[in-house]
Parts: sequence; structure tokens; C-alpha cells
Amino acid sequence: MSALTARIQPVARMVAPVALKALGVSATRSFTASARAKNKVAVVGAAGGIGQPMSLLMKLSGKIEHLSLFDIVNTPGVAADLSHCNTKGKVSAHKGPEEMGAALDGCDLVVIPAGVPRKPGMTRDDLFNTNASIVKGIAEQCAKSCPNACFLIISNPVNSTVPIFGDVLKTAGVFDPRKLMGVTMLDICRANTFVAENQGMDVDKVSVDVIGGHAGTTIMPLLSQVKGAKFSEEDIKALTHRIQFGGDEVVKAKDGAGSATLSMAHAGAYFAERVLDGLNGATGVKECTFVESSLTDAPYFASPCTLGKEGVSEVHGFGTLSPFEQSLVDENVPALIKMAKKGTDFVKNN
Ligand SMILES: NC(=O)C1=CN([C@@H]2O[C@H](COP(=O)(O)OP(=O)(O)OC[C@H]3O[C@@H](n4cnc5c(N)ncnc54)[C@H](O)[C@@H]3O)[C@@H](O)[C@H]2O)C=CC1
Ligand SMILES: O=C([O-])CC(=O)C(=O)O
Repeated sequence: MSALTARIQPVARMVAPVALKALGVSATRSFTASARAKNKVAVVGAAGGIGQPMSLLMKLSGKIEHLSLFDIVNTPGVAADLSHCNTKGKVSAHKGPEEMGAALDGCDLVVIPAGVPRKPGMTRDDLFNTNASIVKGIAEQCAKSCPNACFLIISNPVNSTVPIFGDVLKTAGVFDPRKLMGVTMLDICRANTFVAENQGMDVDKVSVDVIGGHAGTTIMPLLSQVKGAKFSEEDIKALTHRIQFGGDEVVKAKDGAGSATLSMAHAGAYFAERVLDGLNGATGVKECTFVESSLTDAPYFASPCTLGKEGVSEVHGFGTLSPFEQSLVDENVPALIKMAKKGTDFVKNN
């Protein structure tokens, strides 16, 4: 099975048996290593545009023993609704700061899509002023309630919110670099989709690694390494640009109603499932994610990582780059350093 097939199929596998069951057809679940539902997973920002469909996909997986939904608003309704889905696992609702500790207590995994999304004309960095303090507050509670969990950060700007989260955990003395990951999976989903379209390939057979960060040109797809593809110079430039600015495409089309939610829910639920697979003992689980890294001078950098029983068990290099890709890395590492420092400075000064 190609890496891409391995990437895309699990979500399809999550949903298909449920759909069959709804039709009254008996279906055997095709999950393997982590089919046992035994984890507690919290979604923080669960009532939002991403949080709701992502929680649905996670509930449908049947792999989570306890799905704990936290938000500052509306979680009782979301949880009541989801809890009627006839898949394994209980759902609990926690609303407001006073219930956050209970939501996080004993979690193995915390997925965080809390915070405001972009409107047309904004960069992800324009969200910093609002989202930095939201993420800092969540990190402080996580450090107290579930310091050993894996933390998946979706809230933008990821290039700064992940360093913020890391510094709060460091201050509390509970930072484990294997367990803090910025979610860049949507960039991989976009890269696979756009490359498949461009090359006339089966999307299930396309696998693009995307390295760097999660904002504009810091998103760096390694098109020179895509097996079975033949790109012209123009294709490479156009595809790279579209992958880097795919988020803007959605923000523009939504015209003031927010940013990507459904594709992000798919990417987030899929990535969470892969992390759970690793935690539950599956071997050979490898995905790109934004982690503390010594591959470049940037303190955090996305690259392929092996996911194991304690989170990231190995940060892999990114192989031989084309001159174009190398120039992207050279140009964008300073930006990643600056965005990480902005996060670090925020924690120092607040
Ligand atoms: N990493 C990625 O690839 C992507 C990241 N995003 C980011 O995800 C974030 C969420 O986006 P949407 O779901 O569309 O926004 P949304 O506004 O629909 O939902 C955000 C939710 O967070 C909640 N929230 C706010 N403060 C909170 C707190 N202190 N604790 C818990 N919950 C809190 C809100 O009540 C709301 O329900 C944004 O920052 C967006 O930029 C969006 C798409 C892709
Ligand atoms: O573009 C945004 O603001 C949301 C996001 O991160 C994405 O869609 O990649």
C-alpha cells in the first residue's frame, strides 16, 4: 500500500461501515492495530466550525473510549447530538473555564481547534493577538490536568501557537517534545489532491511530503520527491503556490464566513487517528507534522515523523531537495524563527 493510500484510506474506512450500518447492512469493521476503543480524547474548541465535524468523525471511528468535548459555549448540545450515533465510545460535554479541568483529566490525546478563524484580507499572523492568549490558557490547564497527553495544535497561527504551547509546558516542567505536534495535515491533503488533479493520477496513489510550517510560503511541498509524477517547471511553481495558499482559496470563497472547516475536520480526525494508532502500539506510522526539530535553525519545523507509543518516536529528515525546494527552505527558515520567537516572547511577557 502506498503511503498516500495509507494516509487517505483510514478516514474512508472510518465512515463506510457506519454508512452501511445505517442502511441495515451488516459490516465488519476493518480496523487493525488500534481497533480497540480505549483512549480518552478531548477536543478543545469542540463547538466550532472545525470542532463539530471533527468530533463527529472521531465518534464515528469507534476507536475512542471517551470523547470529551470542551468549549466555552454550546458543548451540551453538540455532545447530546453526537452521543446518539450508534458507534462505540461515550461522549461528555464540558462548558466554560470551570469545567475545563474535568474535560482534560486523564486524557491521552488533546486536539485543539480553539480560537478565531481568518476573514478575507487577513493573514494567519493577524489572528495572533486573539489566539495566543486562548492557546496559552489552554496549555496552562493541560499542564495541570493531563501533562502526559499528546497535544495536537490546530489553532492558528500554528507557527507561533505551537511554540507558545511548548513554552507553557516548559515553564510548568512537563514539556515532552515527542508529545507536542502542530497539525499540518491539511497541507498534505491539499498537496495530494492538487497533484492528483494536475497529473491525472489516482488521488489514493499520490503521496506528497510537506515540510516547514503552516502559513504562506513556510508551507513547502516536496514535489521533486513525488513518485510517478512528471512536472514541468511551470507546474511546480503553480502547484507549490496553490498548496501554500490553499487556505486563502477557502477564506476567499467563504467570503467572511470563516476558513476551512470540513477539510480540516477530515485532516484533523485522520491525524488524530494516526497518533492514536502509534500510542496504541501500531508500527510504521509515519506522517508529516510540526515539531521541535534540529533539522534547520528553526526551533520547530514540519517534516515526516514516525508516531509511536509516546508520540513522535523519530523526526526524519527531508531527503534530497531540488534547487527550487532548497531555495524555499533557505528563504523561509528565518520567517519560522521569527514566528516562533513571537510565540516565545508572548509567553515570557504575559
Ligand atoms: N492548522 C490548520 O491547518 C487549520 C487551522 N485552522 C484554525 O483553527 C481555528 C478554529 O477555526 P474554526 O473552527 O473555523 O473557528 P470557529 O470560530 O468556528 O470555532 C472556534 C471555537 O473555539 C472556541 N473557543 C474560543 N476560545 C476558547 C477557549 N478558551 N477554550 C475552548 N474553546 C474556545 C469558540 O467558542 C468556537 O466554538 C482557527 O484559529 C483557524 O485559523 C483552521 C483551518 C486549518
Ligand atoms: O487559511 C486559514 O486561515 C485556515 C488554515 O490554516 C488553512 O485552511 O490552511
